[in-house]
Amino acid sequence: MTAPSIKLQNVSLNMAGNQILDDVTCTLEAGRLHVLIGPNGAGKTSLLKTMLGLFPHQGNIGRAWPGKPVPAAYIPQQPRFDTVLPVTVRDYLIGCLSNRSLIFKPTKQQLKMIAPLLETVGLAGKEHLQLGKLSGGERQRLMFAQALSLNSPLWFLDEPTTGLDTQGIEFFTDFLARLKEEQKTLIMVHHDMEFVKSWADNILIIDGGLKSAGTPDEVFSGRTRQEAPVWTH
Ligand SMILES: Nc1ncnc2c1ncn2[C@@H]1O[C@H](COP(=O)(O)OP(=O)(O)OP(=O)(O)O)[C@@H](O)[C@H]1O
Repeated sequence: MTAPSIKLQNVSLNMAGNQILDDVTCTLEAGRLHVLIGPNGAGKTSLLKTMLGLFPHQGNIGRAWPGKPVPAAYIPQQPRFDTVLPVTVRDYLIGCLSNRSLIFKPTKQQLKMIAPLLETVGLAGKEHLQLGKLSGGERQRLMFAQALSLNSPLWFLDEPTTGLDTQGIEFFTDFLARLKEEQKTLIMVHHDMEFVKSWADNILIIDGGLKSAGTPDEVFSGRTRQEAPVWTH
């Protein structure tokens, strides 16, 4: 097992005077697909961003890495780009791969990685398109390419199928099957309960905090654990 587990202890989030999350304590086991569900405005995206370190919070978030820590892959909810931004798909991916300013020349190895990445996510031939000209589904696919370029064992996916057409959803499910097979730690927000039922290993019900957790069987039969945030086999 090379993926990390994540432990949250008494995590709370308050923004602009609003208590978004209150006292979340749970352990997200390595190599599993954990899905956050709950009503609109419940705090699911906020919890994801808190785990990513993007929001200031109270409490502790620990990651147990079996190896050297690496950046997490992140598919944000409905990514947007400025329509006049003079950055192409190719520039963007080079920036992701090199982690340096675009004024530096990309290496041959980085350039070689662009075409296979775009091919994998179904964006072959789009490398010279400006980011602002990509459709919603294409932006989502580019996010997958960016996330893939990190080769991370830890993935955060916020409503990853938003904007994807039938073909895009097929691509996503194949992609997810591969990530699961490789035993990555996957943390996802999803609203489609049919999807959640068949794919999740662990479901966390969020509504201003962690309300309950359980396997799909437990959650959909109403046998959720009120205070059982730790995943059990
Ligand atoms: N940067 C912010 N500053 C202040 N409040 C915020 C901020 N980001 C989110 N919120 C508020 O936090 C609450 C939870 O938002 P969040 O996006 O986490 O909900 P969600 O469960 O992901 O909702 P949805 O299912 O609609 O995507 C909302 O009331 C939202 O307005």
